[in-house]
Amino acid sequence: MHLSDNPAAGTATPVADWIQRAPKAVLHDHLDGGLRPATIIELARECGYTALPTEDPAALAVWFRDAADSGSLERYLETFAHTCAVMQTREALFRVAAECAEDLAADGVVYAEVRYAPEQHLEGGLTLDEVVEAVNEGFREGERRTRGRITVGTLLTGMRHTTRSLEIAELTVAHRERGVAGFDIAGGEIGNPPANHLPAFQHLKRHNCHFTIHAGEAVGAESIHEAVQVCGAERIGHGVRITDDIQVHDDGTATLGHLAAYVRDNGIALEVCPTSNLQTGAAKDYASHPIDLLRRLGFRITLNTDNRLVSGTTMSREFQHMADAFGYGPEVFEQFTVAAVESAFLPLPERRRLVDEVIRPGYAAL
Ligand SMILES: O=c1[nH]cnc2c1ncn2[C@H]1C[C@H](O)[C@@H](CO)O1
Ligand SMILES: [Zn+2]
Repeated sequence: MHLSDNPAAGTATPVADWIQRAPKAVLHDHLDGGLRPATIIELARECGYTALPTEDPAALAVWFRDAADSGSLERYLETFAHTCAVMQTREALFRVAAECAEDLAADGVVYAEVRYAPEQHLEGGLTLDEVVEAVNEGFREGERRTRGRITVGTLLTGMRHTTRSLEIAELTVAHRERGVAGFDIAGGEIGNPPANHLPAFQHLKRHNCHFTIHAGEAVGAESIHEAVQVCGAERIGHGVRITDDIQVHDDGTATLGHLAAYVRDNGIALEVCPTSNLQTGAAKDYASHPIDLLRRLGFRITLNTDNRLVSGTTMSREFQHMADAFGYGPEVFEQFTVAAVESAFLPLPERRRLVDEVIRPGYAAL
């Protein structure tokens, strides 16, 4: 199903007031997948980028969502050429990061881990360190503008089709005390298994650094197995194809294979992004999305946006889609949000403080 054919999907979704007000935590949100359309157009003018499909902000928003709504992860990823093209200077990165924090905070997000691939922002002559510094300064500015309503950490992403992941892992370790919370690998999953990047993961392990891996999105359970058991991922980006290792019987009961049981029993968080999954073909529609099966089986589920612009979504819209599909009320979203904070790449006392002083009271007040 194409999202654009579905009036309940994407930007048209009306969001319930309590969902808008609920405190949220997002662990899987790409900086280069969430720019404001008007900002892309302004930055393109400033840097002389002429390949945008339109210069009308509303039409550009629709273009991204429709172009990414292809049933293929590879085609979904092609749209990022336009956003990365305008994110090549210190000023542009600063602005995009500051606006990202503002937009997430306006949606009720109190804690965010936002990821991007530093190697994709070097065309204007910045070094990897300068890219990281510009983004971090932008986020500090965004936190100031929102008067501390949101805390943002970053994850540095290595691209799975390139060979720079060890360098990006080293960059992560170098900036870990200054705004960088961890590492990730992303990009086309088919033909690019996570174990290709083993030196990066070993470097992170050696330095006791956190990392997550996109796995089980376009490739099945074997990709998740490699991410968890060979590479040592603490969380899984998407991970929805863990269902390949779960047998659901006619009476509704289920039998878990050894991998699914390991992921569930060890509380390895799944960073679930339903709308993105519909666009890339990882799930057919909201109603049959595996999130509900996985939740009922006791997996540690977190709900995320993936790419707010490219998927035409927000945290509130993802909540609303799940409320519409499965009848979820505040107690389920509180569970997802607590799971997200508890799986955050933050020191334990900070996670506890966020849960006890922000998330629990926020839900109690709804
Ligand atoms: O869901 C995704 N799967 C794999 N790669 C992704 C996804 N969303 C974004 N990316 C890629 C495109 C971006 O340019 C890159 C860094 O944020 O990560
Ligand atoms: Zn992603």
